[in-house]
Amino acid sequence: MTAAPAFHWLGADQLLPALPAGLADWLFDTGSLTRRLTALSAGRFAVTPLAEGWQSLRDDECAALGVAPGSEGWVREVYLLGGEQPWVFARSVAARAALEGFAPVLAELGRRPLGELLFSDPAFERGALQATRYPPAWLPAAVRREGLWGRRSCFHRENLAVLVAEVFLPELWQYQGIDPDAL
Ligand SMILES: C=C(O[C@@H]1C=C(C(=O)O)C=C[C@H]1O)C(=O)O
Repeated sequence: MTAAPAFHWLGADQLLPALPAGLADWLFDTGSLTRRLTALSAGRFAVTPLAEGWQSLRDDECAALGVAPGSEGWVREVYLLGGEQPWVFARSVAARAALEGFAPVLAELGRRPLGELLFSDPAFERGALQATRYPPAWLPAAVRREGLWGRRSCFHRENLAVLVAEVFLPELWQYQGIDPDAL
């Protein structure tokens, strides 16, 4: 288990005054990221699954899900691509205790976006978005670098909670003509 680096997930009220508008617009957009990336890429959107399965969840994930540290859960890590370029690294987790019957649904997703599930079922409610500069140790080696902005939120349906974290990669900013080092 990687030791938790000194970082904090912060809410819009704590971050918005200091963020460049272009960044805040992405970090705290409450709509479907899948739909937004599909539009931005003119339909050239895809999901590349990286890892899926049962793992021990990180301390910050356990705290957000309200389960004991070291609890096991279902983990899905993917790249969201625009025009064949990885634009977002996403890690979605759900605690085993709450996954009765839902784990097989997650396991069957494959290259279908999780968002299609979460935004098509009105029973899912999205909690508050938080953001942070994402600890590089928690990124896949291929995209690991300091200072990448990430966000997370929890989708709730009855006793199920799915914590979705999304890290915006430099290629997404560059595609929009934004210097990633200026964020
Ligand atoms: C929650 C959404 O689903 C997206 C799709 C994901 C996946 O397929 O694993 C993960 C994170 C999200 O960016 C969304 O579209 O907003």
